[in-house]
Amino acid sequence: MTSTVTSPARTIRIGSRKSQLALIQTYWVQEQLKKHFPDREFEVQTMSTHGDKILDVALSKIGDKGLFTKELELGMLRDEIDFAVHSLKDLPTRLPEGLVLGCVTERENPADALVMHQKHQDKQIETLPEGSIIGTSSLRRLAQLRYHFPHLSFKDVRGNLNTRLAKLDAGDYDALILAVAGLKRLDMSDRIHQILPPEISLHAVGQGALGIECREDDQEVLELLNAIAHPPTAQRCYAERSLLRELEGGCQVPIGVDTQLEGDTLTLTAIVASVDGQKLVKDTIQGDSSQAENLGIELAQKLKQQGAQEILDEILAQIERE
Ligand SMILES: NCc1[nH]cc(CCC(=O)O)c1CC(=O)O
Repeated sequence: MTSTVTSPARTIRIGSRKSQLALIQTYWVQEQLKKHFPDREFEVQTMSTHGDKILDVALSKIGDKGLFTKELELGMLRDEIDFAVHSLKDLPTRLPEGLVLGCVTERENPADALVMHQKHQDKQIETLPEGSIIGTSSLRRLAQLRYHFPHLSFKDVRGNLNTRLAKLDAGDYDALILAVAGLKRLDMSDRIHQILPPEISLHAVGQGALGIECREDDQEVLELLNAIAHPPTAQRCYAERSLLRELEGGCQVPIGVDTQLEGDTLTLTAIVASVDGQKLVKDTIQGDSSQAENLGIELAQKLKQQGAQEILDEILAQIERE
């Protein structure tokens, strides 16, 4: 008699940053996979990333490309972990050779939120007094808010969410701008004072979605990830990421987006703004969602023709002078 020997299925090793938000997101992914594949083992391995270690430097000065992902990517290439869970907006648009965006999960509300100091509870961003200090470390938020509210002041803020909120409560800022998604996932929805509408702030590319990165040739992991993918979110995010890839040319630039998917029709709106809040170029494109990436590229080209190229060149020149 011949016996069939089946080797036990391998344990899937999930890589994560150590921050509270990263862990919540990673455990959520682990939970979803366990539900779909109750017979499989999924374990979490944490790593600190460069971006977690340098909390004293303004992100806009160093550029944030790959800052939160590099260590995890090395872990995958060295076969120490099988995939990594990222906030999609922290994942660079170009991935290292051998790695791919294996899946995009369903998006939380992608908007930005205003978190107000107690003393301004009766106000909105439109009614904050002149000189009020808004905490943000994002050039995108800074540029758009300066454009709409030139009477407000802006100050960099770093650290994890709890640190930032403590600085706000201590009176270092009148308000902070933070992602709705992060606050919700950390169970701090009660701190959301006002959700900024797209007319005031277009969100970051990929904001509110999780992106899972894995080895390109790992069919088994790709199949597992497929079970927790959310295709409508993915299509929106592919369009957003392709727009950003076409616009960025190697520097951190203030780009905001908004996408809507109705049936098969994808609508992508984007702005490119100058950091001083003086210039803002905005346009929209609509097409079939199967053409998501092409729509992103096309809109990027339209924006460049309308002045975005000058804004990008200026930012590059500025960075070279520093
Ligand atoms: N830039 C940091 C960052 N990366 C991901 C989130 C949470 C929101 C998300 O998942 O898009 C945040 C915080 C913020 O922007 O307020």
